[in-house]
Amino acid sequence: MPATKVVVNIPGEVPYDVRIGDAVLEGLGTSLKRLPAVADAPHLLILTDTNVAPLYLDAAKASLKIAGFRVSDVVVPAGEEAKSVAVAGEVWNAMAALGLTRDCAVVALGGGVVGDLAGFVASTYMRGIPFVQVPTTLLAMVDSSVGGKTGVNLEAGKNLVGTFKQPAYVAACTTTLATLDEREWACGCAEIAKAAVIDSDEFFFWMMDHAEAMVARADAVVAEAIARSVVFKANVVAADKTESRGVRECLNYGHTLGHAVEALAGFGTFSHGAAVAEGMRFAARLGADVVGTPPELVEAQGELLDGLGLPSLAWSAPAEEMLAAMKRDKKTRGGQVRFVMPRDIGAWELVGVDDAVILEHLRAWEASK
Ligand SMILES: NC(=O)c1ccc[n+]([C@@H]2O[C@H](COP(=O)([O-])OP(=O)(O)OC[C@H]3O[C@@H](n4cnc5c(N)ncnc54)[C@H](O)[C@@H]3O)[C@@H](O)[C@H]2O)c1
Ligand SMILES: O=C(O)C(=O)C[C@@H](O)[C@H](O)[C@H](O)COP(=O)(O)O
Ligand SMILES: [Zn+2]
Repeated sequence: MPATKVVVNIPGEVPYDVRIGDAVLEGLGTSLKRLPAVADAPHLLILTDTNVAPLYLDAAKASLKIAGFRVSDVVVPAGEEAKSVAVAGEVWNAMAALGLTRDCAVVALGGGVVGDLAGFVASTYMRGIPFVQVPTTLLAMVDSSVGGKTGVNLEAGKNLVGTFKQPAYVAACTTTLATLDEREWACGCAEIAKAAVIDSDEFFFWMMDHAEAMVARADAVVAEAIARSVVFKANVVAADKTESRGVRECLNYGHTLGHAVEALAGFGTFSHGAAVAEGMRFAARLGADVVGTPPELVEAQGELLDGLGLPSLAWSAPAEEMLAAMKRDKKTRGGQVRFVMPRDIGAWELVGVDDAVILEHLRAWEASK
């Protein structure tokens, strides 16, 4: 299948390409040699994890070396726990030990964990060096590799320390998806479903019609779902790079409860996408009370998530603990938790909700488990 290119054009930033296709990894070195920010880098550092390294590190290195780059690698433990201040510290030290200077660059080879961590260390090492995203999970291809949110978790919550730093290039090689297991496949589908609900009837009903094909990983449907999600995200980020104009928060649909689930269940217990899907169900039910979310939407979204292999979680935590965890969310203002809620497919609001209303919904949520 021919590769698709989406250009991410954010005011004040150098535009960058997201290349999506099945031979993109082989062409990585050639692509970087055409990229002014990276072409002359004397040394590239590939950051990857212990699951991805045995699968794709050799191919990535080979492509970069053939193109003439000097390449080193750092392999971090696979899983959400690597998105930590401690691991970031180890990577900074490794970068210094390798003698990386400001003209060097970081290549993130992996899922959203590696991408967020690599972006964070690249944006802070020597006050910032370029980085490239080579996403290898569906989630990373459709969401985390684009838009420049980087960061690490604290015990208190997800992504509580981070930066905005756009990658210089995103190479989404769809062949790498062949080795993803079902949990991680469904995880990526959740962020696609999120994008579809927020974007439009057109995207949402396309997803409804293609949910089975997504689960079956039909090549053409997968490629289209990735491209649609990237185009959606690129447009949102172009309108509001730093989440300060009341636009980018839409990408946080499902994340208020989702992040609390991830933190309280223990990072990595549930995939990010499974937690976000749970959060989308919760936010839509809350929305029915607060912003008049139509019951048909709540139901259709539930059907889509079920169809994508994202059933409601058989897990809960006490309502008060969930509320306390949600209060640590970045969207909290003046002590009030805010939720992205769909007023309809393609129409959303970010609304502060009183604790009493949240607790009532959390108790119903807890009782449903
Ligand atoms: N920056 C953003 O805009 C943004 C957006 C969405 C999510 N995120 C973050 O991304 C993270 C989740 O990313 P994720 O779901 O990719 O998780 P992940 O990076 O932990 O990857 C999931 C698992 O799949 C493995 N893996 C990766 N690629 C593989 C492949 N091709 N074949 C087999 N195994 C592979 C990994 O080793 C890991 O065990 C969370 O920390 C979330 O907060 C960030
Ligand atoms: O890119 C964004 O903006 C997002 O919010 C995308 C989310 O899917 C992603 O999980 C992001 O990491 C959440 O960031 P946070 O700053 O709300 O923690
Ligand atoms: Zn997310």
